[in-house]
Amino acid sequence: MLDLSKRVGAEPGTLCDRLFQNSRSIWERQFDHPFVEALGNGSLPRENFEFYILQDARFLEQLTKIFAAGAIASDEPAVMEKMCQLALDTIRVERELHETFAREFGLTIAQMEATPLAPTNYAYTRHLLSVVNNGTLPEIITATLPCAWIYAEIGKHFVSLGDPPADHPYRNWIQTYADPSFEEVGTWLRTTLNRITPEDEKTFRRLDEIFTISSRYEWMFWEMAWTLEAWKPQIS
Ligand SMILES: Cc1ncc(CN)c(N)n1
Repeated sequence: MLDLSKRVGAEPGTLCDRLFQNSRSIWERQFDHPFVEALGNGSLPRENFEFYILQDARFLEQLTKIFAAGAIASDEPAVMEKMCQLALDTIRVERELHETFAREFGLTIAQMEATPLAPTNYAYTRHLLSVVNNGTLPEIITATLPCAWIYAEIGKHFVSLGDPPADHPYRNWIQTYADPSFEEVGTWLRTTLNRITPEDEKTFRRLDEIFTISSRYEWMFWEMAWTLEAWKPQIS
């Protein structure tokens, strides 16, 4: 298993470092998940990748709402602006990647948008929405932090193994998440969270719970696409 203790620790001693250290073992399990390994080395079967992209496009619709809700929950103009920007980037930049793949898979955008949420995707997005409906701004940021942070780390990890060759089937995906602009999202979320969160143990325990659940769902999302997860029982 990859030891992340020296690789992705946030600024030592900060709130985000404590959150990360408590969930580190969940994060480490993502790097050697068979879906992630196969995505990185290009051996991932097309069927799994297509399943993942269709589900992820639906996930990003909800993530957009979470960032928009972050803007509403804030009183600081600079934070509102950044949250609005993140909502826009999520819908535009990441969806562009998905739409490129949709064309490749021979699907229309309408078909992509009609994809039913698989159980884990449903559960993960309900977790995010429940934090938005009941939570404070630090809680909303914490719920989205593993999502931005883990993908940047995985993108960097793939590139650290060697630049993906021109014929790598998932090169576009790797380049999107290895791009420094993507890492900046995680950095901004961490800096903001460290700055605005009250320093009391009760708050920390609540944020830790939210961060751990989101980190687990990130692992489960890979697992969902690896197993082509389906609802049970099927409707007959
Ligand atoms: C499930 C998931 N988590 C995170 C990301 C990166 N925003 C994503 N596209 N999909």
